[in-house]
Amino acid sequence: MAMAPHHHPQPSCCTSRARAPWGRPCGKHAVVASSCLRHRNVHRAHIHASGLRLGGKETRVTTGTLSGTRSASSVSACSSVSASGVSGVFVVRNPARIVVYVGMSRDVAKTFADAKARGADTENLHLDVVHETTDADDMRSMWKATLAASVRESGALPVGNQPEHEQNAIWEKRNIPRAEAEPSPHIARAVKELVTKGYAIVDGVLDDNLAAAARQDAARLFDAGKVKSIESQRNRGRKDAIAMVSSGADGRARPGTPLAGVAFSTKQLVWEESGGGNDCPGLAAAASLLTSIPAALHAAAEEAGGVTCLTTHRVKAPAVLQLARYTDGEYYACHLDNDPRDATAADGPPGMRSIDRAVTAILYPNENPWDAASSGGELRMFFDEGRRTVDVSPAGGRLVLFDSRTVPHEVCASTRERWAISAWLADADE
Ligand SMILES: O=C(O)CCC(=O)C(=O)O
Ligand SMILES: [Fe+2]
Repeated sequence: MAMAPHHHPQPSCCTSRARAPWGRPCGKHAVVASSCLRHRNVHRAHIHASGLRLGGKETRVTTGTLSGTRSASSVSACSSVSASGVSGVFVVRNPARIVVYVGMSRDVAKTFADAKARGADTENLHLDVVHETTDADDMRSMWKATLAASVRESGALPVGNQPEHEQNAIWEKRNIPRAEAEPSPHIARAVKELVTKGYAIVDGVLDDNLAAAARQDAARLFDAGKVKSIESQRNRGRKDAIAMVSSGADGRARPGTPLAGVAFSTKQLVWEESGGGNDCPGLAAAASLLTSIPAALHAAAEEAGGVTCLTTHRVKAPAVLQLARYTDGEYYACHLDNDPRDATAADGPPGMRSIDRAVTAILYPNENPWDAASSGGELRMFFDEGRRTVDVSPAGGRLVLFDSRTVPHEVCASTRERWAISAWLADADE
């Protein structure tokens, strides 16, 4: 097929390489794993603080590298005045001037307003913005330095940064899907591959029967006019038709987006618009496989002794999946699923925005095998700034995972009906 002119976006935070854990629990010292701008809670999942205690000692961040320090008399004052619109690293102190939390945010005031709205007791806390920047790498390294300095000074982690500290945590563990069952061996293998290679291709995740069932469900949605080409998307280089459907990840059947009006729980799919009764067991099975991936990611992190941008407990299953259909030479030009430079990337509610996407997971309910030589339709992923490509044919039952932030990809023109069920595992403040 004619290749669209490739634009290879630079990673904005994570790299496409799997990350080695930044630190391992040693039993004595706090360690911090790698993190990135949108993952400021990552450290809470893997700082190892066993045997350490925050004494009543005053903790001050006094490193010479901190710049632009400014204080606010209180969180609420800060929300309205000093830190309004500030992006960067901040320190929260209690009235005794003890550092209780070190964080980073694109909008410090909003972070605090949100924490407050969720009932966090922010009233008596003091907030210092210790480093103002919008640069993700800069923010990350400054956050690490600030946290490390605070640990050096106090001999312990700031209390709010301690993973087990429930009571005082401003950013309590939210959106942490708990594994209810062991992930399937296929999913466990896919996750391991993702963590080590930056992408994963695993076959047989849907067996032939389930793939056929999901395909039939998809075809039924299409026949009912639920799978549509979106004009604004066509103009952005994608020619396929899509339906958004609920994944059931929130435990309820509910409408997806207005694009479809279709919903299913992990057990059942009902058409909200038609009053129910149209079960889609194939799609529901695909959905429950896709929504089981975050728990497998978290488990993989624990096994590796550290947490990465992809395996943080903040990564969770989306409430909505995308069902896409390509035919008659339709394609999707090269893009990043999470491209912060995209003007619409921050649109939508938290968890549903493109900027929240951490891992792209795609299941293909097509026939198996898929003859790419005659039908096209490969998913083409670009690595090493486009110097290396990996082509994946959308064979029935196949699961593909990749880093939504760092792997540009395209769908080559497909001359045959080609289905894809996509889940963007999200990492968002909600
Ligand atoms: O269907 C595929 O293989 C990938 C689709 C895709 O890139 C997308 O929907 O963002
Ligand atoms: Fe994509």
